[in-house]
Amino acid sequence: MKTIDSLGDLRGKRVLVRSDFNVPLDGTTITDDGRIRAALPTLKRLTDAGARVIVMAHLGRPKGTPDPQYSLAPVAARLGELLGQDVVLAEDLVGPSAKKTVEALADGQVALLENVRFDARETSKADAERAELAGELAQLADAFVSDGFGVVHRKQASVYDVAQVLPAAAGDLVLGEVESLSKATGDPERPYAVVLGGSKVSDKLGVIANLLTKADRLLIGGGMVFTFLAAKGLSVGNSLLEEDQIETVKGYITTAEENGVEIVLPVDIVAADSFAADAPHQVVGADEIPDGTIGLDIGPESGKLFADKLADAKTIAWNGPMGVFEFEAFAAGTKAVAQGIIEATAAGGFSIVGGGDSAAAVRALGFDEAGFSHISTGGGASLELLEGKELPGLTVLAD
Ligand SMILES: Nc1ncnc2c1ncn2[C@@H]1O[C@H](COP(=O)(O)OP(=O)(O)O)[C@@H](O)[C@H]1O
Ligand SMILES: O=C(OP(=O)(O)O)[C@H](O)COP(=O)(O)O
Repeated sequence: MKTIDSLGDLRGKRVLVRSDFNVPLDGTTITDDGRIRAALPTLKRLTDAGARVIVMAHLGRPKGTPDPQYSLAPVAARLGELLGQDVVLAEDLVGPSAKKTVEALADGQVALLENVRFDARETSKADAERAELAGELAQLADAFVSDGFGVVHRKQASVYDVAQVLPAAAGDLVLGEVESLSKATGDPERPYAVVLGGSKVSDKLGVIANLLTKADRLLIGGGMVFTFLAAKGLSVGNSLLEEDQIETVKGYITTAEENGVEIVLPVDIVAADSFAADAPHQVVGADEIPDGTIGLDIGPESGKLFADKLADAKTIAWNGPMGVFEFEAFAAGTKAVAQGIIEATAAGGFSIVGGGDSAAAVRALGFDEAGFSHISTGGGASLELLEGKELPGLTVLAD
């Protein structure tokens, strides 16, 4: 991949950087700033080189129109604190405020553009629409640095199309992530266990087809569980369910049997009366989730089972919390898996934790990050890399 060095002398140059600042928020408070910290080395390198740095990023999944709850204002404030300089937030992406903000930048200063997903062209499936936005972004800058590893699996204007119209390079975070993850992409040491959870169920179900040809064990937790249980004919109450994926999941279960891949499902579930921190809840068998309840964590027996299935693994990839760890009552499953992975790593295994929320969970639950071999800032991105896919945001940076 092209590196920042290939961009030549950057003093006085306007450098557009794509970062992944999709951080967890409680209102306007950032509850984990790991992704902002991970962006600092590249940003400091650029400011030290005298570049005028224009950062763009997304937050959440707004619907292609400005939505104050997804403003990057909290990120601009935190980034400024971490960089030790004011970071001005433009009020738009490519409009008058962005242009004015970029014009006002001095060498070594950093500005942030407002959420790229406030513009519907960013995520458009139509190439021409994304290219149009990329053209407008390109007018703001002289070069492009792609450093949002968590979004390199997205064929979006600020990730993919803009790299085709400006001199482009991979930032240090992207290069470091690809290097660390490459240890598990080629010929992973076996047993190879993949743990999947979280709430982006439809996105992440997609990676399973490929993983069934690579992994030895697939442990399913989090919101993923219920589509699997439904595929086995069980009822899941009001839990997260991708009804249109049930047939696909039945196919995965058959393929897993054919390929000798073990799919490990929870045997018990913490079922709650509502989605709330203080919701009344009970541990039930995975085959007896009461009508009207929501499964918000895997149960204690499942935590033990999962840790057991991880104990002898030599390669482990984990993406997605096992439950709603943000609420203490539903964090035990995630703790059990994190602990199991730490022990397998200490016993000589290679472990990768990927994803904004998974990495945040490791920190929030008090685990030592050094207990894992690599903590990736990307969940979907690291999984797609591990399944052997070509990621558009990386191929576009090829030398
Ligand atoms: N059973 C569940 N029901 C609903 N949400 C869940 C469940 N288990 C986990 N989650 C949620 O999944 C979210 C993280 O999902 P995701 O974005 O896919 O992970 P990551 O950011 O690590 O890739 C967390 O906020 C967590 O609360
Ligand atoms: O949080 C992210 O991905 P992750 O949850 O897979 O780690 C990235 O910022 C990508 O966000 P998206 O999945 O809305 O494109």
